[in-house]
Amino acid sequence: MPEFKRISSETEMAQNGAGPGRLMCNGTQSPSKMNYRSANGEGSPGPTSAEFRPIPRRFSPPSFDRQSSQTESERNGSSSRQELESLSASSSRANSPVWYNTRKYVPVIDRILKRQAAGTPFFSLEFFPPRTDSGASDLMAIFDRLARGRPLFCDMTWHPKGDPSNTDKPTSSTSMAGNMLNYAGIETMLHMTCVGLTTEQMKDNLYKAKNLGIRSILALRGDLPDGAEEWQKTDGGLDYAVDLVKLIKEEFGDYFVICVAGYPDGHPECKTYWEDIQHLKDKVEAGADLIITQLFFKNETFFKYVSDCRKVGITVPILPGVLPIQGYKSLSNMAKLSKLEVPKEILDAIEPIKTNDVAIRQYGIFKAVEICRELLNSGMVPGIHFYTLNREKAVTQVLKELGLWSEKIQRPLPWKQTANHNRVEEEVRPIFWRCRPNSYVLRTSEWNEFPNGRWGDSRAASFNDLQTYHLFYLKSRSPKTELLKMWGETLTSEEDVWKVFVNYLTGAQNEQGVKVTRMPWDDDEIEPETSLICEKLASINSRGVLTINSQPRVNAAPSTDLKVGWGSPGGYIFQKAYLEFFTSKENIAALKEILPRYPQVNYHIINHSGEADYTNCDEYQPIAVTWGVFPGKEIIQPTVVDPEAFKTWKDEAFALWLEAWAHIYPKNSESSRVIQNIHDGYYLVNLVDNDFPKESVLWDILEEMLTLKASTEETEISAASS
Ligand SMILES: Cc1cc2nc3c(=O)[nH]c(=O)nc-3n(C[C@H](O)[C@H](O)[C@H](O)COP(=O)(O)OP(=O)(O)OC[C@H]3O[C@@H](n4cnc5c(N)ncnc54)[C@H](O)[C@@H]3O)c2cc1C
Ligand SMILES: NC(=O)c1ccc[n+]([C@@H]2O[C@H](COP(=O)([O-])OP(=O)(O)OC[C@H]3O[C@@H](n4cnc5c(N)ncnc54)[C@H](O)[C@@H]3O)[C@@H](O)[C@H]2O)c1
Ligand SMILES: C[S@@+](CC[C@H](N)C(=O)[O-])C[C@H]1O[C@@H](n2cnc3c(N)ncnc32)[C@H](O)[C@@H]1O
Repeated sequence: MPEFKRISSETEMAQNGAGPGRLMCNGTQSPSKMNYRSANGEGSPGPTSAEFRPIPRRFSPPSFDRQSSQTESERNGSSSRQELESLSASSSRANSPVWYNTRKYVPVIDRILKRQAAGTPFFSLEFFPPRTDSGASDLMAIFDRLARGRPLFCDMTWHPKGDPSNTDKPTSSTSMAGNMLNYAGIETMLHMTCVGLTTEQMKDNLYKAKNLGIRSILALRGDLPDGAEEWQKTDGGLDYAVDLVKLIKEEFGDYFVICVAGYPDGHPECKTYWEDIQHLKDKVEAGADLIITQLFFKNETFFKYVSDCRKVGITVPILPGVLPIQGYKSLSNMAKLSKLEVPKEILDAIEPIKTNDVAIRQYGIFKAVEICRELLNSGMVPGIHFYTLNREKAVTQVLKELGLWSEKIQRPLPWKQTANHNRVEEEVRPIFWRCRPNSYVLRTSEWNEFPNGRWGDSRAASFNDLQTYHLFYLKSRSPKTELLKMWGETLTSEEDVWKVFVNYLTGAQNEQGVKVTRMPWDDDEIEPETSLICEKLASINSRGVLTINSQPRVNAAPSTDLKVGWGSPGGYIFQKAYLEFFTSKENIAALKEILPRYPQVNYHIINHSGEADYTNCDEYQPIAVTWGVFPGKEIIQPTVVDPEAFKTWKDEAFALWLEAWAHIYPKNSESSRVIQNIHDGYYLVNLVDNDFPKESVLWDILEEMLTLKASTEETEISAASS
């Protein structure tokens, strides 16, 4: 890894807002964004080949960019606000201001310590990687649902047999951890073991995790490989988990939060309980920040373990690993894997109900709640770690009964955020991907800066190509059979397609008695704010104005409003009316005649090839369409219409007709031809009504367009017949 220089000159310190002798990046941490920049031309060391992330074309930051004066440690959240305030007061500072952002990445261990100090318990959830792509898709849906309860973090186990480091394999441990972090927006910890790996391979695996944005590792030795009688390290590999902890520290400094495993019943291979505790202490002294325990069946075992750990000087948080019993088989499997004996009292209780899954689950929930209550009341645990076995129901119920499930209604921003620390300051996105946040995250994953404050000029922004519409986290969560029922087993005309749009918006059942809950452009049901304009939307869709995105105008709604609210309470939300739709060439001809009469409206009209491209927008001038005004804060404008980004989006929006819709029908079938014709012949339009305090004129424009088109057709017909 490169050695990054210590910022030493007064000028550099002032420019960077750093204090005297502040270490910008010590060679064991990630190169700072600043160093990335200089690596691109100003002679300072750049990323090595071990940094897998290619250097992308940088997103051009807005001219008044706060990031440009931030230090790496500020970005990592390791620099406290207090520290910055004292810097501002320092007389040695030059007159350039220190910009600091209120959004900072806070490492998991700091979050845990904060919650511990405040006495507000938390929970974390463990999952194992799925075997199949469809299993991965189901698991992602589980992550989305469990994320609502706000786990402090979730972790993904390391499966030596499942090619765990392969980031090209969607179901690997590393890929799934990256998906959980980047797409489900959950702070993620990845397990790693030493089994079958050389030190160099482990380093590579850690870099892969780092490049996905992962900041927490559960460092393990790993179970004995199948058939092995005793542990033998791999040639060129590591012996114990403590060696992996040391490797992480040596190579990455404080970049990763490190967690290790503890065994309240003693590790099965260790000669004595106390020797095992000494080995745990070695792991902590080598740099582990926290401990998660193996499951245990009696709380006394855990309490004794914690007080024994404290006696030998282990002071880091110890999270109890709790397994809600969910079935007879999974319990005996887990007990076998962890080499624990299930107490007779539990076996006696489940024996009579062992074939009744529901009864066993109810018993498991009852037992887990009882155990967790006692743990939480003991004052010895800051939170609880659950072995979910990839199932959500039991754990959700346990969390609800414990009062740990805290579904938050208030959204910090109107769009779904990721948990990637690189994007912690991201505050602005183009409206187009609003219903496809995973695609947006994927397409911008190579950026090393994200716009905050304002979107700026996106000429330099390069979006990753999207050729992988079939990646499980991009494609529909509904299987093809369900999509056929929603979108029509057969389509004979464009009007059949129009009806699908109307049914989606109104929630009405289609002719087969099925509700349309997904569309290619939106894999979720419509959002509450759409109900404000739903009737109007349905009316224009029924006449061939196929909307895929919209927002009503909003003039100072409270930020707590259930339909349009976001951000902290006490603020006000504003929106410009926005419509995005596909429509026919004939409608476009009429629209182009009408639009000049409405100067308060910005428009952009484009066809699939981009050859026809009409707009009255300044090409490089984004339009803020949503903003919030909050007490004691600057205005936040999280959503924009950006003409440059629209050109990128249009490729995706048009491709979805074919990739997501036509594909569900046999090739060359009538249904697929109907979709192909729409793709080839329709235009994509976006309209923004800038006059947000007044009733929106967008509906008038569309009515006029439809009337003009109808009368043109009539004229043409009568001309042809005369
Ligand atoms: C929370 C949790 C998560 C887990 N996740 C996974 C997973 O994702 N994938 C997976 O394969 N396994 C996982 N395991 C299982 C784990 O890999 C096994 O229990 C393994 O046998 C021990 O791993 P460890 O990291 O605790 O090892 P270590 O801490 O290395 O200990 C292993 C044994 O060696 C002894 N020991 C340690 N240091 C020394 C020394 N210097 N000299 C002599 N003896 C020493 C210890 O006392 C212990 O008996 C997990 C376990 C837990 C508790
Ligand atoms: N508390 C603990 O001791 C603890 C916690 C987590 C993991 N582990 C250990 O870690 C190892 C891996 O743990 P885990 O929970 O991920 O798996 P596991 O071996 O406990 O199996 C969990 C599930 O994954 C399935 N599976 C097995 N092999 C697979 C593969 N190659 N690819 C995909 N799925 C597979 C299994 O059928 C099972 O349903 C195990 O050896 C386990 O002992 C231990
Ligand atoms: C444009 S955004 C809303 C933007 C949000 N107000 C913001 O500031 O980020 C997405 C909206 O489009 C709506 N929507 C989804 N599918 C639609 C469709 N087919 N037609 C019209 N609106 C749709 C969603 O319900 C959602 O409210």
